[in-house]
Amino acid sequence: MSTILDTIIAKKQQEVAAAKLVQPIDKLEALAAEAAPPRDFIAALSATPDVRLIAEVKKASPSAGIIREDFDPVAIAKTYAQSGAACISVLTDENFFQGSLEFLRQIRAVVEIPLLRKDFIIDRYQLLEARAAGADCVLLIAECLSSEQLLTLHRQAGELGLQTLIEFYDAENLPAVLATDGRLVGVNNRDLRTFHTDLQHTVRMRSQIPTDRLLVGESGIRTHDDVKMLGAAGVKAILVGESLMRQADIGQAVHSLLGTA
Ligand SMILES: O=C(O)c1ccccc1NCC(=O)[C@H](O)[C@H](O)COP(=O)(O)O
Repeated sequence: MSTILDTIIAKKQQEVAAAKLVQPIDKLEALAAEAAPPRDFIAALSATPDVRLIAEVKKASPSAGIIREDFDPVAIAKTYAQSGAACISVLTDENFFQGSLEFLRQIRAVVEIPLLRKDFIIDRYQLLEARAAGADCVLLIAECLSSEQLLTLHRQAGELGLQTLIEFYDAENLPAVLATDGRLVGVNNRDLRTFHTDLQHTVRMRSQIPTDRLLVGESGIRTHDDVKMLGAAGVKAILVGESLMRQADIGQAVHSLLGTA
């Protein structure tokens, strides 16, 4: 059975091929080399013992449709940074999430904290795009890549000064994640075959992830009680989009989630 990830990756292959025709790789390499030095995403997540927040700029998704009509990515990112987020995740996929690399560029120009390019990375070309737009970290999804591709893209990201957040859902993909030396390991709580989210999925995976990896719990996180439960289970950082983006007052929503208000 083909899944939403199969559909997204097929589209992504077309997009990357088309982008290479518009912007040749040597030009993009030059732009990536000129970008301001990357910020330390991992250090920002390790700065305090609290569960640290990667707050996501997310207009829409395959599971939820449009999440926020009144969508100003730069204003949202500024609010996240002012309200206690450690890092920001910017969805750059246009077709399925209504994101944009341009959002990442605009946010980089006004926000100091580290930025993640949240997309479906399958090719070094996208790493160059990410660095040229000012990203400090990229998401690599184990379910979208072979073990060899995961190792190669993680290495290529490092060569460009990008850190990686390596995410998995299926336990069978964890060995490929751990075969990399990526410090940031994300467990996605959303089963992308059914879109069902279960925070206990991260808790169940915890014991299989060595403690020298920094564990990021992803998806479906809504309340401060969720954050406390995940923190007690050894989660060091959380990636949260939809529950923040649905609130009228996003700054207050960040404080409520983190228990700082
Ligand atoms: O969110 C989706 O519907 C989705 C569908 C297909 C592939 C990926 C998808 N989400 C990506 C994510 O990992 C989330 O944006 C991220 O973890 C934040 O989740 P949430 O707080 O539930 O918005």
